[in-house]
Amino acid sequence: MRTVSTIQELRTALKNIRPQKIGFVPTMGYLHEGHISLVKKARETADFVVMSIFVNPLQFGPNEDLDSYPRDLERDSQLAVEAGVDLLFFPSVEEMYPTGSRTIVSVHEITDALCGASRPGHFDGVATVVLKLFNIVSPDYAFFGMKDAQQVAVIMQMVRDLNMQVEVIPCPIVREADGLALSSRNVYLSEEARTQALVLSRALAEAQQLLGKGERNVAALRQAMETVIGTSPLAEIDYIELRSYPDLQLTDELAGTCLIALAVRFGTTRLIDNILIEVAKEEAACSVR
Ligand SMILES: Nc1ncnc2c1ncn2[C@@H]1O[C@H](COP(=O)(O)OP(=O)(O)OP(=O)(O)O)[C@@H](O)[C@H]1O
Ligand SMILES: CC(C)(CO)[C@@H](O)C(=O)[O-]
Ligand code: BAL
Repeated sequence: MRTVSTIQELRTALKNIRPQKIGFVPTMGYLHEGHISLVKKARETADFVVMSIFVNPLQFGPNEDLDSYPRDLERDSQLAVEAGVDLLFFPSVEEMYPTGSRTIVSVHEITDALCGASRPGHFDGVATVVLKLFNIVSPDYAFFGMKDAQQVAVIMQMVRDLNMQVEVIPCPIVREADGLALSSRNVYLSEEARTQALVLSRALAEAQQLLGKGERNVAALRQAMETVIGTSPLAEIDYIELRSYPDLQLTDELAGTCLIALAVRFGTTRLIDNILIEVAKEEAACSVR
């Protein structure tokens, strides 16, 4: 695996290698099995895998964890080699946003709710950096985790709207054995918070179970999820949302492809999780996608 930190080096490397199909895995680093699952999928789909590690300042709000976000390039490089990454792009902030940069990409409407509402400007930062990375890497395929389901919807919308020639491939959420979705931010959790963080996946399981019994009412499902999260004294609900997917429309009764998503704070650590579910009209006919 080669590591490059400038756009010029990356473009020269790709020009020399001339891979047939490039698979791209954008990340913010501090790699875990969730990231590795994206690389595995990229290896199966493409013949050359590029990963980027860039903690993108543009997608962090003023009071968020940009400075404390975990970083460990040495460890990440080792994990990336083992996973089969061919080229690692590790740019500086100045390389990505040289003085004088003035363009922001904004995807409208589907960014108004969920994480977009809790983190104003977040998806402008995501869309801008992902568009830039796509322009730099020119991938045939790009792999994103469904843990960030709204992000996947936003990137797919941007790719469609801007006629970009990349296929976005959503990949399933990887979880710990006890159900907690893997996240780089899990390292912030105290032992107590780590145990209580199981309320996220439990609340989703509760909603899924109720849907299986025929419950379709959004208020009732939300209430049931709130009750599960309420069993954790440390948990503070940021949002619980049940919406159509990928257009993220509000509804009173669930039907069709639906996203059940939540964000919960444990002190300063904010965790997200979701399930994407195919809701049939008939009782007990729901399936997780
Ligand atoms: N548990 C997971 N399963 C599958 N994909 C994941 C998982 N966690 C992260 N990803 C995906 O990895 C890519 C890079 O994400 P990122 O580097 O922000 O990791 P992260 O663990 O989500 O970090 P954080 O939760 O702190 O935002 C994204 O497409 C994200 O959806
Ligand atoms: C897609 C991404 C790498 C853009 O910074 C980031 O939002 C992430 O890690 O999910
Ligand atoms: N995985 C999404 C990146 C962020 O939380 O900023």
